[in-house]
Amino acid sequence: MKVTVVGAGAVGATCTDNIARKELAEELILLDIKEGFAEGKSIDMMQTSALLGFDTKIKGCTNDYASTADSNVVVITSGLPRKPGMTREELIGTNADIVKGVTENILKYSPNAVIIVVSNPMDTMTYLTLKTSGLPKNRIIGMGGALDSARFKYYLSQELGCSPADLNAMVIGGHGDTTMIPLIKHATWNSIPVTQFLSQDQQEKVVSATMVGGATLTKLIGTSAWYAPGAGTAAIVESILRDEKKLLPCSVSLEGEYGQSDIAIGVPVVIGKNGWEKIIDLQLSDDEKAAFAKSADAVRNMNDVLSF
Ligand SMILES: NC(=O)C1=CN([C@@H]2O[C@H](COP(=O)(O)OP(=O)(O)OC[C@H]3O[C@@H](n4cnc5c(N)ncnc54)[C@H](O)[C@@H]3O)[C@@H](O)[C@H]2O)C=CC1
Ligand SMILES: O=C([O-])CC(=O)C(=O)O
Repeated sequence: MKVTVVGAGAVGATCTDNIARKELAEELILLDIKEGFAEGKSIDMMQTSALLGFDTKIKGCTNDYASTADSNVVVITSGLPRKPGMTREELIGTNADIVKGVTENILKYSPNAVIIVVSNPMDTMTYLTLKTSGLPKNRIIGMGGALDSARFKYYLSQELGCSPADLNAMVIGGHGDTTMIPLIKHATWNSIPVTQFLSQDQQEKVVSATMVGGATLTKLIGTSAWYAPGAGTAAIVESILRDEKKLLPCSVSLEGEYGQSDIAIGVPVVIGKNGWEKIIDLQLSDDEKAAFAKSADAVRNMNDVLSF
């Protein structure tokens, strides 16, 4: 298997590192526009292979799309990250051009790849990739919900004093500070609803912390996060390459599901060798349905800014 990661910055390099350590692919290409940057990071990661004992070959390149040819999966992380005080949406001006150009270049050499979009504002960048590439909808996946759900589990585990691995919890909707929907009423601690253990105040605290999880880290670090984003992206790559059929919330093209069309937004999907293979219909309450519709309106407003 061959995987390309575009953008050798914080998220792209971390994702590459995760893929290599798990030996998900024989060949891993890291591409960046900045001269020598991806080459340097790739050599640094390859120099961990003797210590960590992985066999993946990582090769860095500067904008050489020929070396990405015939990738099974391509991850797009190229683009600016936000700074403290910014929203993800403010990145659209710069990142739309970058994501569009990268998609066109990738398609020339890997027309059969599954593309995972990470660059922000992610739902709109996923929609842009869908429209630019003309690829079947199942082969375009936006990464946001996997990360947001991991953060949700972290905050729940802090409140419950339990292992995050024992929790089942999902975040759907847009990947934005005000658009994501942590589904606390559906969350369970080894099958027991978490609402049984948490007061209303605690539930609200966890939901709010999850929604601004990215902004909190951006304020602390000075740029946005990368460890959990890199791991969340690698989890999707793993489910594709190993055909795991993992159920993960991802931003995908909706055609009537959840009452929405002509949009990419986070819903639970089964991820396997063909990309996203099935959308799972959650039984949402009226409040959750209203929150989803509001989130979709906000994502659609952002999509309207795009020009094709
Ligand atoms: N969807 C999600 O859950 C998350 C999304 N992000 C987004 O991912 C993106 C990357 O974040 P970081 O890695 O922290 O940023 P970064 O600045 O560390 O890395 C971005 C890299 O993209 C490269 N780049 C820019 N234009 C390019 C082009 N045309 N072709 C190839 N490479 C190009 C830059 O040279 C840089 O190395 C940002 O837009 C950020 O907002 C970050 C975390 C989570
Ligand atoms: O917060 C950001 O801008 C980056 C991101 O999407 C996240 O970490 O959730």
